[in-house]
Amino acid sequence: MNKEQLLEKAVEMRDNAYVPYSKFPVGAALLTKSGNVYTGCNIENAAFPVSLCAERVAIFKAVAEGETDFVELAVAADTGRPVPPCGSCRQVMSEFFKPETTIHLTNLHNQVKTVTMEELLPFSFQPHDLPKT
Ligand SMILES: O=c1ccn([C@H]2C[C@H](O)[C@@H](CO)O2)c(=O)[nH]1
Ligand SMILES: [Zn+2]
Repeated sequence: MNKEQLLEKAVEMRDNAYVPYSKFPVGAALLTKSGNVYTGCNIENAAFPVSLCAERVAIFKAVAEGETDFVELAVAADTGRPVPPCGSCRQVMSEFFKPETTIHLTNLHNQVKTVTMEELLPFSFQPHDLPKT
């Protein structure tokens, strides 16, 4: 699966978004080292704060299936610039992605911005920052 295919999957996944409140569908597609792709869309809830972003749905689906070795992530939304992931998703990505892992951000105008994990969330809180028990 190449970058364009991964981006296309992210765009397609917007169709599955459950967004009755924001009406802002987001799609994500995550490629693992083993070659599998885990997709995600945002899923909202009447209790607004428990809604989940597309990026975290894709990552959590993969982790739940026992996959934690990720190659790249694509995210798509109908934004004026390539969609910037929220801070919570950046933190979750930083738990699993390497600093050099690439994240492709796009919109519906074929604009693509590719950033590394380190660029997306520099100086991130990491497991090794926790005190040793
Ligand atoms: O990168 C992003 C930004 C926002 N959202 C979702 C959260 C909420 O459902 C809606 C509006 O913020 O979009 C994502 O899924 N990913
Ligand atoms: Zn998010």
